Amino acid sequence: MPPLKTLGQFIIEKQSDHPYAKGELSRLLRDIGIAAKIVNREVNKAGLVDMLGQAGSTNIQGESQQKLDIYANEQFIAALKSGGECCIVASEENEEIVMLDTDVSLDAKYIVAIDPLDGSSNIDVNVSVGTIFSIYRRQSTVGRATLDDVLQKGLNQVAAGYIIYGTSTMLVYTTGRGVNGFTLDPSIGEFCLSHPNMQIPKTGFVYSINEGYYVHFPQGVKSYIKYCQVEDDATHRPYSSRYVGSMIADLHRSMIKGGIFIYPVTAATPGGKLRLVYECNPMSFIIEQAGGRATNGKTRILELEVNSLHQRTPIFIGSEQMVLKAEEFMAESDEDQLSIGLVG
Ligand SMILES: O=P(O)(O)OC[C@H]1O[C@](O)(COP(=O)(O)O)[C@@H](O)[C@@H]1O
Ligand SMILES: [Mg+2]
Ligand SMILES: [Mg+2]
Repeated sequence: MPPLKTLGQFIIEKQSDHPYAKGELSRLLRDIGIAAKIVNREVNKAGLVDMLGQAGSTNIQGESQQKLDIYANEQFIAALKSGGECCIVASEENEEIVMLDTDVSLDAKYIVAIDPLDGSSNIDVNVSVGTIFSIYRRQSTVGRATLDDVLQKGLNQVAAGYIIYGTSTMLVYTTGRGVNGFTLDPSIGEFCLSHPNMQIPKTGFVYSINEGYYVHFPQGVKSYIKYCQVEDDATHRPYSSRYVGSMIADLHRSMIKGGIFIYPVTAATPGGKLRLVYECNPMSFIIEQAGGRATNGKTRILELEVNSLHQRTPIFIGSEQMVLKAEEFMAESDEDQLSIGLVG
């Protein structure tokens, strides 16, 4: 058994990959690791510390906020503020950007976009939830960073990652040089390297979509689901269907086993449900870095223009060959091209 390598050791070791690194990004990743451990502690005993249920408030998306949404949001913002390497936090739970205005933060050059608690509908039923983060370097050089520094294309991310609070707690991240996964060892309170150089299989036999909304799906998606369900031994179909309802968990499974996750436009979510800045861009960066593919049915998620903080997009993400297949079905119908704003 190779000696355990902690997240902190790994980050420092990898710092030399970035010739101009001064340690700021390393410290920022460290701060995120610290907040993840604090949130993990509360998630693991949520029922004992009054962390289940609704907080009684609603976020900009019109969703009722869970107590853990609020708690996780506060913990990540506090850790980023005290760490001093981040000047702005863009969070699912805050309508506007959060300026971290401590003396040190003002000069900080990094922006963090975050979904503090992903899979909120699963908190009370003890199903895996997570945290998603995305890191950008501010573009503006004078004065305070602004919203424009946040609304950058996903291609500009310098790092992205997620924490999954599941059967074990893992932190998975990329800085654009591959993807590595770390498992929290509660006995030493450290994330330790457990999944070096993660690669998503080029294809898989599991599709993941909320089929409860089938009647509201674009024709291309309906046709792809039918394709997945056809009997064909040569291509291992019918595929199996899995849907946890936490994007994190459905994508982590795809990372390990192969598969595709789709959240398309529906009648209820004409622009898609999932948010570009703090859900789709970071997960797409990670999946692409692991050898997968992520599009809105046609265009790479990372190339999409970002016009607003809580902008939504349809997403087709996972094993490359499966996403390409789904895109074929989307390309077959103009109606679908319209739905993803590509014609008309
Ligand atoms: O219940 P639905 O409509 O299938 O939506 C599930 C999706 O919504 C989400 O819960 C949205 O994320 P939040 O929980 O962070 O709001 C995703 O994790 C998940 O994939
Ligand atoms: Mg989410
Ligand atoms: Mg959330």
